[in-house]
Amino acid sequence: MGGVWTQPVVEVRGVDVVRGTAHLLRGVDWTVRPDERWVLLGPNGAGKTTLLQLVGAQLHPSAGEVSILGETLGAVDVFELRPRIGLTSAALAQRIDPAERVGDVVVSAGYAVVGRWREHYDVHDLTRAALLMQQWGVARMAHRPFGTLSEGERKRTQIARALMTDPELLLLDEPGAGLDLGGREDLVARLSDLARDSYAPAQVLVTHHVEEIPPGYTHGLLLRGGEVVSAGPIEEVLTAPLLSDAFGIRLEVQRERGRYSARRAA
Ligand SMILES: Nc1ncnc2c1ncn2[C@@H]1O[C@H](COP(=O)(O)OP(=O)(O)OP(=O)(O)O)[C@@H](O)[C@H]1O
Repeated sequence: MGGVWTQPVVEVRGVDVVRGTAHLLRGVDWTVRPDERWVLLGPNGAGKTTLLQLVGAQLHPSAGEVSILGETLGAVDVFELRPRIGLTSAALAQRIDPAERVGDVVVSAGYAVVGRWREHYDVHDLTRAALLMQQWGVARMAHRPFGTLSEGERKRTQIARALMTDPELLLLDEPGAGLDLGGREDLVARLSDLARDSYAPAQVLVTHHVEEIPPGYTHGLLLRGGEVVSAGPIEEVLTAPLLSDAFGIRLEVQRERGRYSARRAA
């Protein structure tokens, strides 16, 4: 797996993020390589979104160093870096105009920031957008306003948009949130295909639920109170003792055909 880029995609060294007296992240070390697919897990308030924002070049560390795609935060123009990173999150989704057509939501990513409007797109971009909408099951609704889509369709549209710029790093903040069972299973299957695609970018997915981890994800990072509980190959990290530690509750964990489930230990 992996493309021409063999250096780490992300390097986080000794990072703190501090707001007032609160440590959102403390002493975080983390390396992501191009062929890796990471799941970030942890309870509410653990710092998952903060860590994702750091590696999405949306936030600077208070201390320590963050390198993304070979560039160090603080020494690079983030506006040049951001198009190389695909990001989906509820916060970004809220910034999409509900009246904008799905096809435009996807293709406009190629023309930079959210909401930037353009009358004409290149044929190459339109072809790529059509292909991505096909892959993510939203081609049928290309002409519909984004606001009329179901939550699952919106999530898939956002992922197609995030992939539009052919990013080297894809960051997915809780893509399964708010989906019904069918929607979740459909998304997990599509994300699993993407995880196993050797031409796909490095991927980082934030979730609260081990059931949402797509088969093919290779690594896990557990956060609790802004600190890393464990990070490494997924089968070494998603164990009952480590998950229990991260969530502060005694858990049983099962893995069957690449899917995880967890519940309170008897
Ligand atoms: N500006 C701020 N000042 C103080 N505390 C903050 C600030 N921003 C975020 N926090 C706190 O930092 C902690 C980490 O937040 P973050 O959103 O990264 O957690 P999370 O793991 O993504 O949580 P969730 O699972 O609930 O989305 C939370 O306790 C949050 O309340």
